[in-house]
Amino acid sequence: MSTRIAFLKGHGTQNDFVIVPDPENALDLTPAAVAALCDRRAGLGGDGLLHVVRSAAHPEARHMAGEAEWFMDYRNGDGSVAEMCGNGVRVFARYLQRAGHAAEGDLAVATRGGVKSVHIAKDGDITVGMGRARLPEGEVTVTVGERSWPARNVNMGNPHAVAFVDDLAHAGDLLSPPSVSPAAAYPDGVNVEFVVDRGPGHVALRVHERGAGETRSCGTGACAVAVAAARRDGLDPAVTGLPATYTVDVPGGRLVITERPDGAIEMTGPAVIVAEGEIDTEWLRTAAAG
Ligand SMILES: N[C@@H](CCC[C@H](N)C(=O)O)C(=O)O
Repeated sequence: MSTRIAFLKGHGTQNDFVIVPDPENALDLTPAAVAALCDRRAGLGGDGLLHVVRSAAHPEARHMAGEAEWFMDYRNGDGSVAEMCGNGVRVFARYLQRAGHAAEGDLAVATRGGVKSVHIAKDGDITVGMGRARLPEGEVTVTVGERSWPARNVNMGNPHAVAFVDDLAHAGDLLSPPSVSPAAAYPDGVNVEFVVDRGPGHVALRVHERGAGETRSCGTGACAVAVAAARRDGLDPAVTGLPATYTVDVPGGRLVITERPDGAIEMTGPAVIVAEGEIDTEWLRTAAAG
């Protein structure tokens, strides 16, 4: 007999997610099931999936349960697991607010990238404490077709290669992943950002996400870009003692990123729930079986 699984659909600057509330971690969300749900033609469609679980009920999050009641078990649209999703955390917090699990103000969310502090503002925007960037040494190169660019390796819990380009169109159709070398710099794959300047402290990007393809936004990517842009502009808040703020335009909207003198990075942007419904478990079982 087929039963139902509740879901919601949401987005943050058009990085869109299927949200599956499962407080006690009772569902077996296999990679194939996630890919079927995120399929844009045969499924619900999404760049990724936010599995909403109580930290105490998830083996990867139990150690964070004292700090954060809820764990964002994030999956990419192809079913793979990622450490962090910046837009996802905002949408996750919006879901918790809508479900009555969180109120306007501050809350903590557990992720594979650690506990993130979240502030839900009165005006609707959500700010996430994204932690510090790591900047692994070594040159990396991003190539699309005949064009290559030097890129900055930035780790926001998940891996990024940030390339400054003259024109975002030079990234091509991004239907396949850009090549990034040396491959050894990214043993677990990489998210690639192409960036142009829009003005002082203002950039725009396109992104090819690991496990999802080109998306309309990437929160961790926007943070990686802001840090790369600041260093390129000779700004290191740890040295100047002053915060550095960048406005990052993405195809799906705008994010504002601030890096503080202690290295802490904050990202502010919108988060929207657009629908809710029920998944037919018989359909999911069949779709996931291929
Ligand atoms: N869209 C996300 C990043 C999602 C994870 C990424 N594709 C990866 O595999 O690292 C964001 O908003 O940060």
